[in-house]
Formats: sequence, structure tokens, C-alpha cells
Amino acid sequence: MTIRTRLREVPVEQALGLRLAHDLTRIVPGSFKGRAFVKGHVVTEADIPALLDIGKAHLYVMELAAGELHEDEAALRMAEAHRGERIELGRPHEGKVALKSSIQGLVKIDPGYVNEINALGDIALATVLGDRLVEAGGQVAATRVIPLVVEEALVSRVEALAARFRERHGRSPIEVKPLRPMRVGLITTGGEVYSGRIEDRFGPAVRAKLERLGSAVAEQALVPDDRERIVSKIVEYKGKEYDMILLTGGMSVDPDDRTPGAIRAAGADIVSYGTPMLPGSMLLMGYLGGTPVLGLPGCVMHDPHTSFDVLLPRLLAGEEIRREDITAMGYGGLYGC
Ligand SMILES: Nc1nc2c(c(=O)[nH]1)N[C@H]1C(S)=C(S)[C@@H](COP(=O)(O)OP(=O)(O)OC[C@H]3O[C@@H](n4cnc5c(N)ncnc54)[C@H](O)[C@@H]3O)O[C@H]1N2
Ligand code: MOO
Repeated sequence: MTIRTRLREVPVEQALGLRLAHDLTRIVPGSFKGRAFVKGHVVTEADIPALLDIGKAHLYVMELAAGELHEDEAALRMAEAHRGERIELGRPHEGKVALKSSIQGLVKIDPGYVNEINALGDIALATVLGDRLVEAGGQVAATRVIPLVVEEALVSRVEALAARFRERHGRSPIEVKPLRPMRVGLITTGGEVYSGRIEDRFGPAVRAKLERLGSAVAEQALVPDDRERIVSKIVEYKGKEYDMILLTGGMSVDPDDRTPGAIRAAGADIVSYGTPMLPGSMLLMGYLGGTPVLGLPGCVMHDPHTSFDVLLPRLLAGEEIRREDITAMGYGGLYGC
């Protein structure tokens, strides 16, 4: 298809009084990247040296044809098509529109869908990874078309695919789920902590991770590396109807590592013991009568981004973690430890 919009090139020295057809970008490595001139700006005498400095020897005069869209409008329509719950749109900027989260929450984006859109060509739908935490105001995606002018039919195809996604999944292609405040029962295992040989450092670390996401430790117990003592604490916390039960320490291969066996013995269904992510490979994910029960290995106390930090926002968003969710964590899951 050929574009019918007329783009006339005008030498910059003859562009006085001309309205710019698109934003113009200036980049200075290490200090600046952004708009030097905004679409619609009327060129003045004083602008000419600055335009030459950013390499613009010519400017476009545009007469947009019917059925064709300027890059800004195309980007805006694509962003509108994808926008779901708790997503705000930025204004077109250098032909790009940002989709930002209005809350701290869990980003939902389907990778197959993003690939399908980008396979149309002449389009950039760039997103963050789905099922991850986003902070309020954080950008989760951006839309742009590659040429300055595109056929409206291309954008209509994007809109149709977005509408089909909504029909099939009952939600928009890009949305953010809110996190629910949860009350957590925390069981800290380890003879060295129970006996007072060393100070508990795991409790404060887990508290901080929960509180940052709006949840809290309702109660913490210190227990020795004794399977029966751990089991009875799990059963007690289940009875107290905490939203989640977390156990720390004793998750690896030593004889004193009793925590996975205790979680099993308490009757939990084990989704996975072992998570293909580093740090956090010794994490156990299970459910006890619908309550998430997690065994957290030592690294959760030490590292800021572990398998626990990937799963926690999903759990707080009320998602059920299945085995395939865990197995999928290996690809891109090496953060080093
Ligand atoms: N030979 C192997 N070694 C290790 C493996 C393995 O598979 N084979 N796994 C590694 C991974 S991964 C992790 S993570 C760590 C820790 O695993 P654990 O969860 O069993 O941790 P512990 O052995 O109970 O403790 C390790 C370390 O952390 C201190 N700790 C534990 N809880 C507390 C607390 N509440 N407050 C302060 N400090 C605590 C504990 O004293 C130990 O120093 O194992 C790797 N090794
Ligand atoms: O579970 Mo360890 O947790 O990978 O460092």
C-alpha cells in the first residue's frame, strides 16, 4: 500500500513560519535525550541554528490524506486499544505513547499477544514482563508506529486484535491488578535463632518485603529445628486463618533442615519444592486448605530480588500459583547468588 499523504521537504533556511509536522529529538550522550521541538511549533529565525545543530537540514510540510494517520494519533489509538484497568495514558511524545500504572500492583500482559501485535510490522508495542510488580506511576508499555504516517487500516487491525483478546479473556491486553493487604503468620526455624545464639535477621527482612507491598506479619514464632514443633505451629496458624503462612530457614540439604518435611507433614499440597531461579532455588510453594504456605530459603533474608519477591506480588494479587508458573521462572531467572 502506498501512502498518499504528501510530505514536502523544505530546506530549513526557508522554513520560517512553518508548522512542524512532528516532534524533533535532540540527543547528547550522557546528558540529554528528549524533544528539542514540539509538533506544531512555528519555526522562527532564532530556531534555525538549533535545528541545524540537531542535524535537520530539511523539514517536512505535511498534508495528511484521508484514511491515513499521523504517528501521534496512531500511537494514541493503539494505546487506547490496549489500555485496561488501572492504566493511564501519557501524551504523545516523539511519536510514542506511554501506558502507566495508576497504582502499585501486578502487571498482566500476555507475551503471545504482544508478539502477535508486533508481527503486524511497522508497529512497536514494547512492554515490561508480565506478572511482575509495578509501582504507582511506573511505565508498563509504550506504543509507536515506525513510519511518520501509516494507513488507518493498520491501526484498525491492532484494535480488532485487542477487541478479540478482550472477548476471549474477559480483560484488556494490558492491565494492573491491585494487591490485597494480607495478614501473614511467620514461623522462623533454626536452633541458633531459637536458642538466642544469634539475633533473628529473617523476621525483619520478611516484614520489610511485606510492608512495602501493603501487607504485614500478624504474628511471628521462633521454633527449633524439630519437625513436630514446626508442624504444630503451621496447624496453629492455619487455625488462626492467616491469609498466608511463611516459614524461614532449614530449606536446604543439612540434617537440621526440617522445614520442607514439616510443611508436607502438616498436610500441605506441595506445588513445588525447588524453584528454577537463583537466588531462591530452595523455595517451597504449597497450599494448606487453600492458604498459601511457603518455605523461604536463607537467601530471601539476604538478597533483594529472589523467587519469593517474584511470587509475592502474584500471591497478594490473589493469584493461585501452579506448577507451570514455577517451572517458567527459570528462563530469565538467573540474578546471580
Ligand atoms: N550443599 C548445598 N549447600 C547449599 C544448598 C544446596 O542445595 N546444597 N543450597 C543453598 C541455598 S540455595 C541456600 S538459600 C542456603 C540456605 O538454605 P537454608 O534455607 O537451609 O538456610 P539455613 O541452613 O537454615 O541457614 C543458612 C544461614 O542463614 C542463617 N539464618 C537462617 N535463619 C536465620 C534467621 N532467622 N536469622 C538470622 N540468620 C539466619 C543461618 O544461621 C545460616 O548462617 O543454603 C545453600 N547451601
Ligand atoms: O534458595 Mo538459595 O535460595 O537459591 O540462594
